[in-house]
Amino acid sequence: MASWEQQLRDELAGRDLAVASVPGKGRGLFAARSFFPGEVVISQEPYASTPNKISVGSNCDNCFASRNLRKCSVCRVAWYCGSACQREEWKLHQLECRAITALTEDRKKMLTPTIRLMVRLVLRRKLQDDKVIPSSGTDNYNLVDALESHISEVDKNQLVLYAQMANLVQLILPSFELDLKEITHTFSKFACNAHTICDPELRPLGTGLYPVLSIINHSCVPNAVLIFEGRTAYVRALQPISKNEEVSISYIETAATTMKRQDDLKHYYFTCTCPRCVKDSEEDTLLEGYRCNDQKCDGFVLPNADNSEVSSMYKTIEELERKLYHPFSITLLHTRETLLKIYMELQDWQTALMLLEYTEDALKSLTRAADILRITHGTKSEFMKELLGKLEEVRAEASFRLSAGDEQ
Ligand SMILES: C[S@@+](CC[C@H](N)C(=O)[O-])C[C@H]1O[C@@H](n2cnc3c(N)ncnc32)[C@H](O)[C@@H]1O
Repeated sequence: MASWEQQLRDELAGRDLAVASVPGKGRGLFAARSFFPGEVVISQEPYASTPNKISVGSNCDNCFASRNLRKCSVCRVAWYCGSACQREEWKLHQLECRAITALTEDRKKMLTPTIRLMVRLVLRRKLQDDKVIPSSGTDNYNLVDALESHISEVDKNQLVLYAQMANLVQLILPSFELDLKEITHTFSKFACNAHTICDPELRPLGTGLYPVLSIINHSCVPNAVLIFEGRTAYVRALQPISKNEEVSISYIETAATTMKRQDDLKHYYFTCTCPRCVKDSEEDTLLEGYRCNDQKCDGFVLPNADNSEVSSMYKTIEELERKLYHPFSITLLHTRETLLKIYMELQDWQTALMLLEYTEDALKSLTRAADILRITHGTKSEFMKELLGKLEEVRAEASFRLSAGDEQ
């Protein structure tokens, strides 16, 4: 019998696609013929998926529809939009339902979407191993096993958390002898491979693991896009993709500066070297820059480049907003906060202090906030001790100002 890799290659060849290694990127998905813009390059059902909201019933577990939902009367966790969806999910849910029903109410609360995704993945693997449900070249556990995990780069605390989550999965599925190391590893795979399932307006509905689509690498100038219909994922060409060209999608919001995009990509453990990331920052200036104050100048100023220029612009905005808004307006508050940060970055303490001119008002608000927090947090926590200390400092500052004012 052909290996799972050969089966994958054969099935992908039938869809005019191929897998190949890309230097510095691991595997990648390639077009074996040209695709035109709008054409579906590949679609896939998830190996495992779960709606984001568990127990509340926001989406059908099977098709992710949000109407006519009824909860499973036994476990009261799964939701379906009708008997057809319930039937389709039954082989998997039957096992899940049994496991959930056996849980205490407290343990049920630990069933977060990520834990549930793992439980469903374990159950699906078992059903395929036992041949209760079919598997294929593009739908089998070996594909999950082959996913990138970056386990050696994962932060120690994160690893401890994954290990605790693996223990929890074992508690939920006591009749399974789970390899906890493998489950820990798979949680790490979720972090860089699972996709957020969105509705057409890009509102997140749930999470799914699509092991073939996960072979597609990222670019900030992608030639394809990932969209969902229900929980079925479709990769559509955004522009003509030629034969032998690598298919790419964006893992992140592309309408952002290079710095922001690189930051968003950090949890995938690579530095993007796409054409947008390597060329100069002209586009970044357009996305986040301010026009120069000098009307004759066509240049832009980046918020973190020359803060003195930016501070004078924010000051103008604040003056206008003070005329337009109520003194307690949240918009005015945000502008003042930004302005304060800029003055502090410039170490212009004098002007920063002038922004905080209403010390007595601040003192009143802080005292009220502390009264509330005393009730919600008690008085013994480090946070409260620090807050009450700060309050004392502000009181001293206010009385010093008052007495200085009296003397003048
Ligand atoms: C969803 S997987 C993509 C498939 C992956 N290359 C593989 O071999 O399974 C995401 C991982 O692929 C790699 N990757 C994706 N896009 C990349 C890029 N543009 N440059 C370098 N590595 C990339 C990173 O290791 C990332 O964590």
